[in-house]
Amino acid sequence: KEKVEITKEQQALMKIITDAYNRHQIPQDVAKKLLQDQYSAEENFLLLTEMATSQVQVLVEFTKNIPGFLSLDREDQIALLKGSAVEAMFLRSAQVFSRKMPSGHTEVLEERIRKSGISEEFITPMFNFYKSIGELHMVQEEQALLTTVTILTPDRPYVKDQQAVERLQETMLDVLRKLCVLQHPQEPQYFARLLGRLTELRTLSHYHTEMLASWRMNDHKFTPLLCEIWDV
Ligand SMILES: O=C1N(Cc2ccc(-c3nnn[nH]3)cc2)c2ccc(Br)cc2C12CCN(S(=O)(=O)c1cccs1)CC2
Repeated sequence: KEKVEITKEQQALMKIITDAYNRHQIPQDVAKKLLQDQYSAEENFLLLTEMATSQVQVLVEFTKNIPGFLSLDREDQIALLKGSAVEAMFLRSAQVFSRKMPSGHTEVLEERIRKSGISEEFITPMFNFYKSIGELHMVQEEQALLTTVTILTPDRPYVKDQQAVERLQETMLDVLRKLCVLQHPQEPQYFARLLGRLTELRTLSHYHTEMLASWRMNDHKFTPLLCEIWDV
């Protein structure tokens, strides 16, 4: 049984990423608005749009703190952000959503999302995803590293220097793998389960693209930032 040990450098890397992940959160007043009184479907959708916009801003700030990211080719940085924005947003949303919310908050938020014009065929996989994330009981370092691994996916559209991204991603995967072994010694397949969630994220991202088309049809408005990053 090989002794798994996180090196000093890996410890430092994990701290930088986890601190950045915790520092960049969406303003709670935005998320709180969702919990307030009953809104119409349009108002709910507008609130989710406002929150998604804030999530993208938080994602950009977090990504700048990933060691090595700013040394990548600038166009590749943009390609990675655009390619991972939806997945990173759903991952963070699921992580926040599955955290112990004050009792009743999750139900209220679920209700708000159901009543925002999002079709049931998308709601189901979305809710299944955040429940499956909740069951993993990830520690914050695992959450931050899993988001980082998602952002550093080499095969996003228009990435030119895939090798450079692959090297960065492998660095993060190595730390995440060791952390999983140390945090969940009774579950040798825990790391594989985490990576399995990334596959589920890609499916959600495809659903999201389809939903965008139907929202466009029903003339839903998005913010300039979301139009830019979601190519709507
Ligand atoms: O809004 C969501 N929520 C509620 C939510 C999200 C984040 C925080 C939060 N608080 N603090 N930090 N984060 C709180 C509640 C949530 C929860 C789980 C999953 Br899986 C996913 C979601 C979405 C993500 C965005 N979409 S979206 O389809 O992209 C869309 C955009 C515009 C209109 S619809 C809707 C579902």
